Amino acid sequence: MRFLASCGVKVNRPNSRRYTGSIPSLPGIDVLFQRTADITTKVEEGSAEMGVTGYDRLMEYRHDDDSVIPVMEDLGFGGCDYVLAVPDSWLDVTSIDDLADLALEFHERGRQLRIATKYPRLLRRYLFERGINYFTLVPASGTLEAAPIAGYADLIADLSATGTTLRENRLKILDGGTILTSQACLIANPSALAGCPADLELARSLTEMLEAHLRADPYYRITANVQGRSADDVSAMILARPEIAGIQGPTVARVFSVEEEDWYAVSLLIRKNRLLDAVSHLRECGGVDIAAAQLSYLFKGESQAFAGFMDRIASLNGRRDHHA
Ligand SMILES: Nc1ncnc2c1ncn2[C@@H]1O[C@H](COP(=O)(O)OP(=O)(O)OP(=O)(O)O)[C@@H](O)[C@H]1O
Ligand SMILES: O=P(O)(O)OC[C@H]1O[C@H](OP(=O)(O)OP(=O)(O)O)[C@H](O)[C@@H]1O
Repeated sequence: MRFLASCGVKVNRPNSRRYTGSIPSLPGIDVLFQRTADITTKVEEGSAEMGVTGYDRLMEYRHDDDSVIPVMEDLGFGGCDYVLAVPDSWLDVTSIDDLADLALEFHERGRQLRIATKYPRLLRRYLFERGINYFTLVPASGTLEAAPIAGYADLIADLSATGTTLRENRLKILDGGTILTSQACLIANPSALAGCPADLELARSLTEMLEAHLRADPYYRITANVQGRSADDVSAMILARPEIAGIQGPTVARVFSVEEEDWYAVSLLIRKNRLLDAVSHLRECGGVDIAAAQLSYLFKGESQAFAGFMDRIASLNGRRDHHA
């Protein structure tokens, strides 16, 4: 909700018990509040055309690669890794290769390694790809970190962000044991949207707002007044340090001052981590009134995310026509 509001698409929800809402700046969009675990399926079956959920949930729950696809994979929040973790006390097991050996050892002794997880599909595929074939998955939906202590599994595959929960439960991540890196993503059902131009237009607007906001985030717009003989002179001074001269070079415009001096307004977009470098450079160029402002949006010629989504729809239609 905070992320959408920061993108200028604030969601109105009458109260926390109401499971529907609206976006006043994009009339025509109905918002459905669902559990993160259910969102992929809701979008896949078409009860919602788009959704926001963790990439982990998308990859685990979708039934095929075409029915629900990510439009934007990195919304910049909800970052976590899906990892394999074993008890700290397993001193000889530190990597995924050690785990492969252990699985074999267990098997030879007539036992199976038990792994508790909420994402069996992702985990099974990951283990098979690494030649680990002997294991039993123990399905669990929460507080997995307690499984080895409680005794219902030998190790776990679960989400970790700061690593605190694993540490507190005396577990360690295996080297090479990151199964998936995830963050919140925007997903959509291509066939549901392809059939309705009005919905597709709303999907485009929503994607544009999110994408342009995320694209703007790493930058400040800096403005300053610089004295000089001509606009060319001023821009040459600024461009002497190309790495802090803006993403496309500075915009330089004459200031019509009452003092009849030759002042120019300079405006540039710079990466946030170069702010003080850019300020020093502008000062060296004689800049005054140096101001930096947070950008809300940065639009390109077209939304790359939406163009990618449309390409995907086109290739699905192509395949469908081919089969017909
Ligand atoms: N510690 C974390 N830090 C950041 N993001 C996380 C973290 N844990 C999980 N996530 C992301 O948030 C999503 C939802 O988290 P989680 O699986 O804990 O569900 P939940 O909050 O318990 O929701 P519910 O039980 O209501 O379905 C995950 O699928 C993952 O993408
Ligand atoms: O690495 P950390 O920062 O400690 O985060 C990891 C924990 O966060 C998630 O749980 P969440 O808080 O969402 O609770 P839940 O899964 O029990 O609902 C995840 O399932 C881990 O238990």
